[in-house]
Amino acid sequence: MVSGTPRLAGRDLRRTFGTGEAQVHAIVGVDIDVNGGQLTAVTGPSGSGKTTLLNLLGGLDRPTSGRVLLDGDTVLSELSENAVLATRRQRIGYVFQTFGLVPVLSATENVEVPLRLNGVAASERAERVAAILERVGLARHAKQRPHELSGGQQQRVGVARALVAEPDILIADEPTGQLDSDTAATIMDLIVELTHERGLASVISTHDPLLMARADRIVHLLDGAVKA
Ligand SMILES: Nc1ncnc2c1ncn2[C@@H]1O[C@H](COP(=O)(O)OP(=O)(O)OP(=O)(O)O)[C@@H](O)[C@H]1O
Repeated sequence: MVSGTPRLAGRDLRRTFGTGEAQVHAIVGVDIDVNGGQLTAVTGPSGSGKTTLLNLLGGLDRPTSGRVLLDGDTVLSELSENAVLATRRQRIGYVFQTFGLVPVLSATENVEVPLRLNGVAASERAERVAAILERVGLARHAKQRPHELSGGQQQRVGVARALVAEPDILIADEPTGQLDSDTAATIMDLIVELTHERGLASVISTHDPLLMARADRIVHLLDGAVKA
């Protein structure tokens, strides 16, 4: 990768849903750069296209036109399904608003899932899961299931799961949307710290002005376009 090239970028991204009168132009020509070691916050009113944009950048959806670039040269949005899946497993961690934890699994077992998918051996899995749970402050809660944890603790499990396979890109759609404001601030601080510590190219969406102020860059969306 040429230095100065954004690790993740969108170029003239457009995403249209539906056809005819039901057509919705959710994203209408967005350019965005996300650099390693930086947290970019995507903000905007409800329906402005934040989730749609994050799904495009994270390879969870494909643009109607335009491109998603990795390292300036790999066109994520034009790779085969299998290649997208492999790239997601190796390079991208996801954090969800509703945590997305498996209720019958302990914190440890939830965090272990991506390593199992990547075929990491049991002893190495145990080591890596313990280390990341320690880093997010949950070492003492490793055996607990989601319903035995607070919302903030559940989201810490979510962050640990997103990062255990050592991705270099983090996508977090409203990661604090279900949390009270103090807990939201601590989760946001954790995401900021990990972004800087691990050199992640991180993109989060948020409605909260206090949280967006902690980001390195802010992108305001309005009606699917970047507002100057
Ligand atoms: N699968 C879909 N089919 C049809 N329309 C969709 C689909 N996904 C999103 N949309 C529409 O695209 C627009 C942008 O939606 P999106 O969820 O990206 O906005 P958002 O900014 O994330 O909103 P919120 O803050 O409420 O989560 C909305 O008008 C939405 O109804």
